[in-house]
Amino acid sequence: MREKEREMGKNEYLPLFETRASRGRLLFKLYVLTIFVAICMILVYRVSYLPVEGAVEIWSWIGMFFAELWFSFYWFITQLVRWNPIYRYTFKDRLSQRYEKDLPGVDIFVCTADPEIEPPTMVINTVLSMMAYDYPPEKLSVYLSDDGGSDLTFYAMLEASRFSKHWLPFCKKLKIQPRSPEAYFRTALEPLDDPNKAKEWLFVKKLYIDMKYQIEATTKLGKVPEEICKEHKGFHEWNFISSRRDHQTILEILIDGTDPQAMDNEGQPLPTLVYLAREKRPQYPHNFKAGAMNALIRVSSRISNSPIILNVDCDMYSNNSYSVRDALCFFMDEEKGREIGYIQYPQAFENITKNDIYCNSLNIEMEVDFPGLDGNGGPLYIGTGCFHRREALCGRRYSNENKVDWKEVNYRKVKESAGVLEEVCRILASCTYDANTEWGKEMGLKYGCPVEDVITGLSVQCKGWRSMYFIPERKGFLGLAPTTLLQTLVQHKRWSEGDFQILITRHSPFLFGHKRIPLKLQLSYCIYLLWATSWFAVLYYLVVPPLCLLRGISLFPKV
Ligand SMILES: O=c1ccn([C@@H]2O[C@H](COP(=O)(O)OP(=O)(O)O[C@H]3O[C@H](CO)[C@@H](O)[C@H](O)[C@H]3O)[C@@H](O)[C@H]2O)c(=O)[nH]1
Ligand SMILES: [Mn+2]
Repeated sequence: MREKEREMGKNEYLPLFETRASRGRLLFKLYVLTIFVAICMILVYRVSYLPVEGAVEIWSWIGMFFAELWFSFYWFITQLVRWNPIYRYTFKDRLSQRYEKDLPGVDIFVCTADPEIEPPTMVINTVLSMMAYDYPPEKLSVYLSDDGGSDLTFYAMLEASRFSKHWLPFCKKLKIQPRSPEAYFRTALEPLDDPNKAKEWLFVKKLYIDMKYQIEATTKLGKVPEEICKEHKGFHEWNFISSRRDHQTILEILIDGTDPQAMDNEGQPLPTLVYLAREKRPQYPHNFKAGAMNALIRVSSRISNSPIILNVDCDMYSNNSYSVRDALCFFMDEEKGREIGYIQYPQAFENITKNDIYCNSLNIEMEVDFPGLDGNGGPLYIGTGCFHRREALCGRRYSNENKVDWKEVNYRKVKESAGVLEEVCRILASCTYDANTEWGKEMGLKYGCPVEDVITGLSVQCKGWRSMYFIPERKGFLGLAPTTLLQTLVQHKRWSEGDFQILITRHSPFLFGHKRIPLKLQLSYCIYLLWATSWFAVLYYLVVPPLCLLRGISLFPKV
């Protein structure tokens, strides 16, 4: 109401995004109420019909009671999360009208770790889809962190940097979606209406297929041929490398966006493109993805230092070229934007099998739980498809005093040439740089937790920042989910372990978050943090009732 009045009265504040509560909640709440009554009745039944004789009978009955008590508690947490979901909508046209000239720089971090599990062709498809965002290219910088330290990945990146000169103008001219060449050409049909267009289409497609073939052949070979190595000085670095766990920093600015000669084949500027394999030594902990991300934060702070950072896994390409603009509608909103620390997008997958037997699609989490978490105070940070405010990720506390002047933050302080920058940045990515500093503790992503993302997001929220969840109409990012039982188990073991670790350490939402985030958000976190602890109740319920059935002991009411 107040907002409406202001809008009409002064006609100056039109928000860049709006929030709507989900409709039809009354029905849902009534439904929850009926389940609540049923649960109470089960518990009453357990207490009032406790068997009087037979130790096995009594103890199995008591076990059932505790398992059901646990399930009831978990059910309560789940309903709390789902009680008031909210949805966000953006106004990109208003963003362009007001800020087109002052749009801030955006740094995009892509992480990869193993050229065998994460093939170079997949990695560069993700990178290309990020470079092709519908956004002023001179304001985009894409960084690839290669923890695999692989010359195959480096070679693929070099090829991608060349191909991007054709790919980017092609995407923009034909306004295509998605902008991962592999995903696009897999389904797209040649445009038949205009022969010129068709010619270009076929040309770019052939370029892509040739590049893909070359990269795949090299990957199969396992090493980059001599004659290709001569093409770029970067390959020399691999002359000194014996193992992927023991090597110096390799940093190459493949495209320097500030260089006036870095142009696509239509004379438009290109985004900056950086390859980084941080230094690794066996005697120093590398801290997995968190270590990689922190090295990227430091290196990018010297090269582009954009106030907004997007982080994706290398198996998650951009499926929607407007995601950056959508995210900025939140950060740049004059009224509510200042307090936003990060914007999380849903994780969606393109390789879900028909029956999804291992339940990897995460649909319930992404479509039901996360809008609810947003309503309760802010979604978790889940490692990919997330836009961060650099200062929040670097550990700064929220303060409403200093307003951001987007013109000011756009000013690039660095004027060094690419060569000088590469030298300086090598030190920032060295394996000793973090030691005895706040990196991994108060700054950047936190070390020592298998789910570095969740614990980092919680810490950002505890420092006063708000997080928001945004489901765009067209999916923002598409990735690969585990496909085998083994992969699924490994992933779930890591998630459960990491989440449980957060619960019982001093970083738990109840200790760390006490008085810093709302109580309902602290409780909402438990929907995931308590995942592992359900094992007892679940196992009990699976094993004991069938055994009792065999012995003729009845645990349920007779009908
Ligand atoms: O030492 C490492 C290990 C992993 N990664 C990268 O981290 C990402 C995620 O690793 P992955 O093994 O694929 O884990 P998932 O279980 O698929 O990842 C989910 O869960 C992780 C932990 O919560 C999050 O970090 C991820 O973003 C999220 O997609 C990938 O891009 C890896 O290349 C590194 O950069 N360095
Ligand atoms: Mn993954």
